Amino acid sequence: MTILLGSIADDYTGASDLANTLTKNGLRTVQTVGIPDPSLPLPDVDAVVVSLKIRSVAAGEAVAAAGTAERWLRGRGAMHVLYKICSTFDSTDKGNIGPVTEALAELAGGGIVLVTPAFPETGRTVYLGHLFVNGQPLDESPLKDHPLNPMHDANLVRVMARQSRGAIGLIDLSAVAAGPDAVKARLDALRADGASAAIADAVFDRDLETLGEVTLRTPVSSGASGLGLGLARALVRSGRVPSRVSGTADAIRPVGGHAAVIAGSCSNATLRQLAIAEQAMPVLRLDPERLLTAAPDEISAALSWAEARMEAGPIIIAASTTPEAVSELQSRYGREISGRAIEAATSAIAAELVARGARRLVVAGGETSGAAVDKLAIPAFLIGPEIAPGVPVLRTVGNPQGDMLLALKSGNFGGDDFFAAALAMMR
Ligand SMILES: Nc1ncnc2c1ncn2[C@@H]1O[C@H](COP(=O)(O)OP(=O)(O)OP(=O)(O)O)[C@@H](O)[C@H]1O
Ligand SMILES: O=C(O)[C@@H](O)C(=O)CO
Repeated sequence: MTILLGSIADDYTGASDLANTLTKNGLRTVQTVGIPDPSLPLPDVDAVVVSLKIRSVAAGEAVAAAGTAERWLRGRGAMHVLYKICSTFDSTDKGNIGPVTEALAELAGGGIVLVTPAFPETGRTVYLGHLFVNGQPLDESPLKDHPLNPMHDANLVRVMARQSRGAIGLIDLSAVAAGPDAVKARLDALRADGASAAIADAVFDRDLETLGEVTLRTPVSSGASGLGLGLARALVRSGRVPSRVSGTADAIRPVGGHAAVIAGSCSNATLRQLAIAEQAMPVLRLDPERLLTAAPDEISAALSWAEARMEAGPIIIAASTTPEAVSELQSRYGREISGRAIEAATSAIAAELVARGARRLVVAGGETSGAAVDKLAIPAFLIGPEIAPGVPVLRTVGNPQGDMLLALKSGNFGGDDFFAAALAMMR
């Protein structure tokens, strides 16, 4: 298998979001979970997205894992590697966007890296280096209350500088609007001034097409799905990918079995989606404190509740709660400890539901999805049709439990009726 584009995603929902964008824009794409075992039969593809769970781990660990994935992708022919970060730039002053971006640049022989989380289709735009989420500056958006990495600064040049060794430049919208040559000139000038990375403005897809054109000629970039769109379209325009009708329908051949939703995301969109779903299907609200203090009992109570209902139709089990309740729990038990304990519990519940016959699973939240997919030991996914921007239906490849359909929903993605819409596409 020789691939044209490689990507390392810092979480699993982000990986499926990017794989969806690449597929929609003409690249045959597979999403792997970590580096696949050589025995795993992967389809012939143009792009591979390696999902890692490195968004909120120690920077050294993230750098090491990304480096291993980079070597694997380059070994399969990838000329360009996109480090897929969150469109809301989820990170802290310690990383991991800065350290991983710099490490990937070093592995590729140095140079400056273009960075942009812009993804206009989901309302993420960057102007003068400031990130807007559905029109609100990042630090005024719901991301200010994120359970693991609350975002308190919309100025990404500053945010990135705090987590990088090198200086960070800006490619502003006037350069982007002037086209690829102007962007290339700005990138070269920033590089000559010693910058290790540059935040690029982008408001419309055409800006991302310009950025994709330039970055495709460099070895590394960091960005969200919008940059993936730019890279995919540039590859198609270059003639290196034959234009073909994207065929995702086969990936959603029915798998039968029971259907369940597991939610660990406390993002606004997920809270709204749960409130809507609650009017139409059984929802179990887990007791988050008991997940920390009496997890085995809370898990087995959840499983008894589910077993009694799953035969009749889809069920939802959620740890999700309001920002106030999250901070209250975190102030008593610690942010890291509560997040990880709840992920361990929701992933154990997901695995037990699969053991009891669930074959269709929707998981809400990046960290929550990563923990569940790891627990299920699913090695890779084929990309099916899109449920909502950034969220495709996924079909497992080489899954020890047999074929399953999943949807891994990023916390802030999807419309109010997301859960019903996802389940309607998964039979
Ligand atoms: N009731 C709760 N109290 C405290 N933390 C919680 C609670 N419920 C879930 N969590 C934790 O909050 C974190 C949510 O992160 P996750 O990445 O899953 O969702 P998200 O941030 O909304 O999604 P994304 O990263 O895709 O935007 C997880 O670590 C989860 O375990
Ligand atoms: O880019 C995004 O917003 C998502 O793909 C994501 O990474 C959320 O976890």
